[in-house]
Amino acid sequence: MQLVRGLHNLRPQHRGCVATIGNFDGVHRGHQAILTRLRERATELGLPNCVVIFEPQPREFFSPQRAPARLTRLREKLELLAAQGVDRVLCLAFNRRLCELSAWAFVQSVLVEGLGVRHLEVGDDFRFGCDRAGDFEFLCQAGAAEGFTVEAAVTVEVDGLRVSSTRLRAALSHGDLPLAERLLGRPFSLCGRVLHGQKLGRQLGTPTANVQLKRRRVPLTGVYLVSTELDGRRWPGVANIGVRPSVTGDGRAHLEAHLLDFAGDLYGRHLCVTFHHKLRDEERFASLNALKAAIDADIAAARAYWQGKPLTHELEQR
Ligand SMILES: Cc1cc2nc3c(=O)[nH]c(=O)nc-3n(C[C@H](O)[C@H](O)[C@H](O)COP(=O)(O)O)c2cc1C
Ligand SMILES: Nc1ncnc2c1ncn2[C@@H]1O[C@H](COP(=O)(O)OP(=O)(O)O)[C@@H](O)[C@H]1O
Repeated sequence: MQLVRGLHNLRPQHRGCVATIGNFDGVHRGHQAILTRLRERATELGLPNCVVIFEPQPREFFSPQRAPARLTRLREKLELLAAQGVDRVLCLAFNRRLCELSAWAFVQSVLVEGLGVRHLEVGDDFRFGCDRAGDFEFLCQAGAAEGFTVEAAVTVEVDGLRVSSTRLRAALSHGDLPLAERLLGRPFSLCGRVLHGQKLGRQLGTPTANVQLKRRRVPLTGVYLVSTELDGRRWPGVANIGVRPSVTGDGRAHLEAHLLDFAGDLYGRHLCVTFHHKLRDEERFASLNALKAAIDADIAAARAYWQGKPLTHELEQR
């Protein structure tokens, strides 16, 4: 998959494609349905497919404090899009200049002159351009004038309700990991580099890999049964994500994962933590002993959970 950052990096050879535009945060089953249609239409027309995304996402630009927690950072999003068979991503910086473009100017500069779009696939509620004036009807008219076709992807539903990034965030914040998995078509994961922490984990008898979240706000908090892949093997574990109220810290969210029966150095490695089941909320413990007892109980619960499940089986085969 090719990544093109900014309109100015588009070259004449990038013109002529089948495209879609959106945030694609989470790359959930609704997004996946659009991407499937995109691939199908591109194959029919013998053209590459292209996804246009924005970074930051528009709501992060307009109200950084109030924008919802991201489900996928750019790197995660790009990996998921690549896995969905996307040929090219055009990542546009969402800034004052871009948000002041009229819907018409956006179509002209991005879709017509930049990408030479021949077919556009959009979500059913897609809106764009200054004041979100561009909608499906507008795109159809623009397409008729400029020589591209437009199709609205069908709505994907789970339990009779539309799949959306907002619904996914709600499922995660309520600890409903099974619903999140059904909305995503895979369990939810967060990825990052393993950093040095306060070296308290070892003291508690439970080393925990500190996964870098940067200043990222997180869509879920609490203690979870997790798994992670290392060198082609899945390791079950337990993880805490949140501000760690029992430990004096920086007030920011941390993701810390202890892998069952693993011993080794993870510092500097890129780790993806997959969340399977919520055990409990984070608690403020009065002493480190109380925290240690709670973590030991979480680990016992994790062992009981994985007993007889495929992951344990995989481990037994080592
Ligand atoms: C399974 C698990 C459960 C945890 N639960 C809590 C909790 O309820 N409250 C809390 O303040 N910290 C909790 N923690 C976070 C620990 O405080 C943290 O992992 C420990 O401070 C180690 O930090 P370090 O990696 O910086 O050394 C939990 C950690 C794990 C692995
Ligand atoms: N089973 C394990 N699960 C997680 N990390 C482990 C494990 N065994 C060893 N480690 C290593 O120990 C480190 C965590 O130890 P810890 O005392 O919590 O230090 P820190 O505060 O730097 O995270 C991890 O980053 C990893 O390199």
